[in-house]
Amino acid sequence: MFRWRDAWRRWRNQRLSDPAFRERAMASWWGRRAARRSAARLFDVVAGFVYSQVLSACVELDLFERLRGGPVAAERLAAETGLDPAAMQRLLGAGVAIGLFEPTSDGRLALGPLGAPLVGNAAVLALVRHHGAFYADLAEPLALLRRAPGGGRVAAQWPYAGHAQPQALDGASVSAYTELMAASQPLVAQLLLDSHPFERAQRLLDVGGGSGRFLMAAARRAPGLELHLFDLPAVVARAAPALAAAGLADRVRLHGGDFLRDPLPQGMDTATLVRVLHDHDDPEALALLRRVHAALAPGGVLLVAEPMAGTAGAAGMADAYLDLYLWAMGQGATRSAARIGELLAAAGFEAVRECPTALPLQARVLRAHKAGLSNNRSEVGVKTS
Ligand SMILES: CC(C)=CCC/C(C)=C/CC/C(C)=C/C=C/C(C)=C/C=C/C=C(C)/C=C/C=C(C)/C=C/C=C(C)/C=C/CC(C)(C)O
Ligand SMILES: C[S@@+](CC[C@H](N)C(=O)[O-])C[C@H]1O[C@@H](n2cnc3c(N)ncnc32)[C@H](O)[C@@H]1O
Repeated sequence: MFRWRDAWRRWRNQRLSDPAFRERAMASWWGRRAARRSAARLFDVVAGFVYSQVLSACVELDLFERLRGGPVAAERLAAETGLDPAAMQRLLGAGVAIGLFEPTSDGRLALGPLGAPLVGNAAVLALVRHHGAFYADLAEPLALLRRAPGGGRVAAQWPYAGHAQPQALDGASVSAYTELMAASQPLVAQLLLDSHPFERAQRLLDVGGGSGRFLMAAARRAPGLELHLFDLPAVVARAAPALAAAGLADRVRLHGGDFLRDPLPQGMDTATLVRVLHDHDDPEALALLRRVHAALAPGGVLLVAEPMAGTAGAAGMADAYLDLYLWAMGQGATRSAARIGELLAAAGFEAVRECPTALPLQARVLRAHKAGLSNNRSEVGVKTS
């Protein structure tokens, strides 16, 4: 079958990859305009690592917090952080160029349009701080890709990946990733809670729910909801004091174990998998979905929330960043909504729908039902395929 898109791509690539065409194009005003745009986009790809490291240095020096109250002179920032004034000027100049800062009319530094949203944004700041491990693994990208997935610094941060007995992990092994997930959970919790009417549910099980941050947010949203947390024993042990501090010790029941082998609490009308499914290769992901299906009451609903491949306008997140991240971690992959839908159907779920979220880059949500009667069924949402 003749496909216009393929024909257009062939024609375009023949021209763009021809140095003589590029030279001729630069002679016309429209060609120069297209070349400038294309060069700028390509340069951002070339220099992406530099931009990330500029951001990382600014986060380490706490520059966004330091500018929260208003513009500050570069010399003062240098004195406060102990950085040489010339080095600080270099860093701030780079930050201005990528939108983190802006110079004021009197020559001081203010937050820029991309720096201002980082103020008080503990979630993104924690993820940026954690990037050292990922970028260390990516310093030699072909070495990373040529060896079997995992084996580097990212993998060391996620000890359950590739572990034969993850339920035996101790507190020290799970603390760093559990803290990171807790700090970044607000990015996702709000999106999920806004995408589905949790206040209509009665018993909610968060599978792989970390230290319970999502359940804390769900408890605030739906005061009548009974809450259950399932995670590895060492993770659940970390959840207990956090839940007690939030006044939820009596409301959240804790279940420690391996969700691929140990019994899940039965009879829930709602279950959630938040940033969990993409951690696992297909056989384990399918086994997990089957186990959640078996644990749900008839008519129960499962919500899968994570970044998904093929997200329009946000392909960089799931398809470039997170998929490579999971390779470095040693298992799992990002999947499209359609592929997750196939796994859900293979696990016995029906009526799979996407519930739109405000920031699909951060998380999309798929809702799926177990057959049977329930008052939990809602027709909100759109089909995934
Ligand atoms: C006032 C004027 C002039 C105009 C106003 C215009 C206006 C209304 C603007 C909007 C302002 C606004 C609301 C800004 C919002 C900005 C937001 C929401 C920014 C969000 C950024 C999110 C980022 C950068 C997210 C990054 C996420 C990362 C890096 C995630 C990493 C995840 C990892 C490593 C997960 C690991 C878990 C594993 C192992 C995969 O399971
Ligand atoms: C990426 S974290 C997501 C945590 C949380 N849902 C969130 O979004 O913040 C994945 C979680 O799955 C848990 N997990 C991984 N493998 C597990 C297993 N076999 N059994 C139980 N929990 C597991 C981890 O301990 C971790 O808390």
